[in-house]
Amino acid sequence: MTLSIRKLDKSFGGLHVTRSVSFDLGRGERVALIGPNGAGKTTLVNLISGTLKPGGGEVLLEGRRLTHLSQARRVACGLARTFQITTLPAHMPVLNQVEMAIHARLGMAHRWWRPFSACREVRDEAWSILERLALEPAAAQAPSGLAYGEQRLVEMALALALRPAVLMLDEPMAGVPRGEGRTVLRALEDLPGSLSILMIEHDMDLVFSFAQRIIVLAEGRIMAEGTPDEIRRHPEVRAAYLGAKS
Ligand SMILES: Nc1ncnc2c1ncn2[C@@H]1O[C@H](COP(=O)(O)OP(=O)(O)OP(=O)(O)O)[C@@H](O)[C@H]1O
Repeated sequence: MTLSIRKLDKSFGGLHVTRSVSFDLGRGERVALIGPNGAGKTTLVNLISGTLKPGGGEVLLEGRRLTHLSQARRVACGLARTFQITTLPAHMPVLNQVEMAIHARLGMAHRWWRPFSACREVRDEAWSILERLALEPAAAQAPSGLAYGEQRLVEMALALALRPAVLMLDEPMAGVPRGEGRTVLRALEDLPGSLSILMIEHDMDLVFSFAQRIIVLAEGRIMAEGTPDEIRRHPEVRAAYLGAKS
């Protein structure tokens, strides 16, 4: 397994938000994490990425224990994420932001050691990431001038620049207007096949078309786990969450 979550637990004061959550994510697997508001989805991703410290449990990547590592060290190990809310520097051109992320991955030494060839390599890599996400027309623009759907794609570009083994996407469709949804979906479908993806999303059309496996979280616990068909038919999930959407 690429990513293994073992009995993760988290409380905020008296509020028990994550209750002994365990699951695995295989190489190249697409998994969606769904559940009602307040179910603990973002908290779980924060525990996996290292934004929050768990009360108990373990996070392993390729068998390596990450639980004690900082968020930055986890990124260096291959665990990247995007956020629910756009957090991009508003005024720096998109191409430069992607280049900066690549430099960060390579480390500053790379920059000083071979400044010219390294910069060309970095620029080429940045362009290839923008091409993959059909963002070349936005390369010279700052995120503040882009449509919201494109801003979400820039966040994905920055995450891809870190060459992760696992990418966690926190609501990639949040705030994206209907007309731009297809662009984001196409970009998600075009992500490298070897990349393992854990996606939190409320848009059930996206979840059921994108995910190979769905994990349903309710009150901090895994209520159900299965293929999209299994989840669609699951009586408790239908009653508690999917309702008429199924
Ligand atoms: N830092 C915090 N301090 C105290 N309570 C928190 C904190 N972060 C989250 N919570 C609480 O934990 C619970 C789970 O929140 P979380 O954001 O993980 O849910 P979610 O499933 O991601 O919800 P949504 O779908 O609305 O984003 C909520 O009751 C929330 O108020």
